[in-house]
Amino acid sequence: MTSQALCMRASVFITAVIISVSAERSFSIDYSNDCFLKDGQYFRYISGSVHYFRVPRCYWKDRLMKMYMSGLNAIQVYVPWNFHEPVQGVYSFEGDRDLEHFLHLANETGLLVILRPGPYICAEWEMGGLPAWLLHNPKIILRSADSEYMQAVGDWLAVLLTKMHPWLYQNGGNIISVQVENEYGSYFACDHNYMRSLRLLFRNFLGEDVVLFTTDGNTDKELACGSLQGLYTTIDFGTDTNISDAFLRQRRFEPKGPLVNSEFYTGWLDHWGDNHASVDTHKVSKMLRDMMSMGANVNMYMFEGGTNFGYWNGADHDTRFRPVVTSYDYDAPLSEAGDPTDKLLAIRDVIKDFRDIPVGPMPPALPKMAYGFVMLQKIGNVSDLLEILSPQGPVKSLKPLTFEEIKQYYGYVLYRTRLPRDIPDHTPLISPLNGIHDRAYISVNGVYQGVMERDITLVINVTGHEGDQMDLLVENMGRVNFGPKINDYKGILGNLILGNDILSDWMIFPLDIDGVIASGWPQSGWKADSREAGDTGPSFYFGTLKPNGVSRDTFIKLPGWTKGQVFINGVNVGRFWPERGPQHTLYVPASLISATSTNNITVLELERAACHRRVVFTDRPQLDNMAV
Ligand SMILES: CCCCNC(=S)N1C[C@H](O)[C@@H](O)[C@@H](O)[C@H]1CO
Repeated sequence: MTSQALCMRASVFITAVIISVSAERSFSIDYSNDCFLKDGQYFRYISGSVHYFRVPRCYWKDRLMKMYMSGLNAIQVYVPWNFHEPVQGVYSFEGDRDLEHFLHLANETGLLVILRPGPYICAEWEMGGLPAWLLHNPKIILRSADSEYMQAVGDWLAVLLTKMHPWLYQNGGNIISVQVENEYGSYFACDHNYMRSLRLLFRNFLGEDVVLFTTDGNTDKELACGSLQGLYTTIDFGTDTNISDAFLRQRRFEPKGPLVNSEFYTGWLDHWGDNHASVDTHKVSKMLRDMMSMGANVNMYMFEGGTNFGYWNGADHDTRFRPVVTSYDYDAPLSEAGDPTDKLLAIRDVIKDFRDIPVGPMPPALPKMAYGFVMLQKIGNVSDLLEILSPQGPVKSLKPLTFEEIKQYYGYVLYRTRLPRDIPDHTPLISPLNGIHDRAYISVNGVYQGVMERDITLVINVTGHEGDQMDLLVENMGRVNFGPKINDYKGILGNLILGNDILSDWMIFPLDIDGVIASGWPQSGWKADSREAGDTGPSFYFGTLKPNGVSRDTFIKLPGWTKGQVFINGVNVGRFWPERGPQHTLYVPASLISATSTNNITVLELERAACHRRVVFTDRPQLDNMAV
């Protein structure tokens, strides 16, 4: 055979290989047949939302396996910007933030990924995923073409999307589509230039052949403001919706292409003070069957909810500020602790009528341990521990400064001033601008006076003498994550008035509670507060859970306590508020419990401690109105 013939044959072979390889990896929209194509073949996804940032890394594989065994072929994942860029220009993708490891686990489990990088994600997450340092400029217009906002967005997406590019399905990864923004049509700005700028950024970093889409609620206005040419329009709705009407609405924006419900609500979120939200299993399974019978692509929001550890919960603000609870159980098919529920089994029974589901048993619920009671002892009042909690000392200011102004974004700040005159009678302390964001715990000379609360308690009566020290410990309960008030400044906004005086000459103490406790305090140098000081006002309590040779998932319950924060072996597991409910236990994953060493339990109680000073580790969760 001549060399030319050999070359021809080789080039034909190489071309065939290239075509076959490139033909093997493609994901696109087939507008002629109203469907997705994966590798040129018809593809319909049945997906579930899971948030890696709400599940400990050691449990990612467990949750993904259960989702795969439920019959899903894809998962939907948000990426919270503030979780990965806590300080502007400083990025974190390790440990519980290792997004690429999560994608790898999904890939090895056989799950495709629908990525939702925002930059805004909503999700009942602090400020909808936007970093609070954006608020340095009070004039910034979030989620708009505002130049300062877009500069920060561009810097962030350059880091994130560059990491995601190799993970696209056509590049050998498992990401089949990427959402731009999140329900933008629900936001007042309706700034199409913003969405055009995002489209350009996503195309620059991800290329021309990735499927980019938007998701909006089921109204014409939302879809009109949230959709954009070049981004496939999808819709979201729950069990209280007429499916045909909803998909007809989607068709008005996408006359051809696949039907997609990007958020089919399997449950719902809980605010402090609500009853635990739940959605009927039969309604969910029947509506899922109806949508699948129509050939629709469905993502179930949530399939695994998880937990708002630390200070990460968001808030809603309709008629008033409504912070979301620590549990993101969501009444989802997998419980907060990853336990398969009857809802999951019902969903699997539907899916198996439309696709082959994996053979084999559903991985069972992980074992739980009731470790029993732990006695706590008082360490001291927050006001008396400032040398430890605020080592760099206070910021001094004539007027109160916000958390953002002193560059502390989460948790608690202590505001201290002195009474300008004798006030023998109860005198009103007022926040005229409803400026307590969000709760203030007030003491005068160490005597607890009570609480002021955003939108609820704007006035409190205090007494004291001229020169007495007045402390307000102010709590950030989580920034608004939905609607026009996401630029949610925290701390004391504006001045406070006591009687006829504007209070001034403030000392403002940033508190590094998490850093101090994570460093081992109070165990090192720990001593009980032997004074007969009352059990009221912001105080720390400490106790130890003796190891019993077993490390298991558990739930801590604080009956008789009021409101505060729990730290287990230095890790902030979240907020408790049994006085308000509906959540009465906090999920403690086994990874936080030592089987062999003494476990340190630190409780920050903000109002009134339980007289018995006991907490209890139980083997089941308690969310009011939840069958346990
Ligand atoms: C009470 C208002 C809730 C607004 N959020 C809505 S509609 N949702 C849509 C939003 O896209 C998603 O991130 C979640 O926030 C979900 C509720 O779980």
